[in-house]
Amino acid sequence: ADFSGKWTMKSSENFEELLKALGVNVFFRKMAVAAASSPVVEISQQGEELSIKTSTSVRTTNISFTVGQCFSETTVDGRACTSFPRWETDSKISCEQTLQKGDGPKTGWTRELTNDGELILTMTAGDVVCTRVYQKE
Ligand SMILES: C=C1C2=C(C[C@@]1(C)C/C=C/C(C)=C/C(=O)O)C(C)(C)CCC2
Repeated sequence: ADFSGKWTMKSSENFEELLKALGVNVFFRKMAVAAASSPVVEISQQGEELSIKTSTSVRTTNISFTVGQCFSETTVDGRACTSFPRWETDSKISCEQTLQKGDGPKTGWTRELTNDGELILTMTAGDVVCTRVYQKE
């Protein structure tokens, strides 16, 4: 599957619940919910290598990784972690995260291309799953 393209978000659920599960205080939760309500995601993929730029008014994150290889990133609440992305299906990447220090709920994300060309991002913290659907611009 090729995730390349420019994506805008069509729907989001449980995003604030995700941040709450991670212990983000209400001030930063409200800021994040507002900022993350209209993200722009640009993905370039070359085979197993992906670069994902997620732009919001408050913070822009860039990650680059090779599926099957660990890399360093931050959890959605900004804590350094080691991530291990792997193909769960030929159109879905699952990534488990391990905090580099400290502890907290188990976190991870998945990104999946659907048959009708949408991109589904899930972010997990413990038993809370946030689901965000993107469509190609
Ligand atoms: C703006 C964000 C802010 C935070 C996280 C982030 C980065 C949330 C955005 C997530 C997106 C846009 C995910 C996606 O849809 O890929 C913090 C909690 C540190 C608080 C400051 C504002």
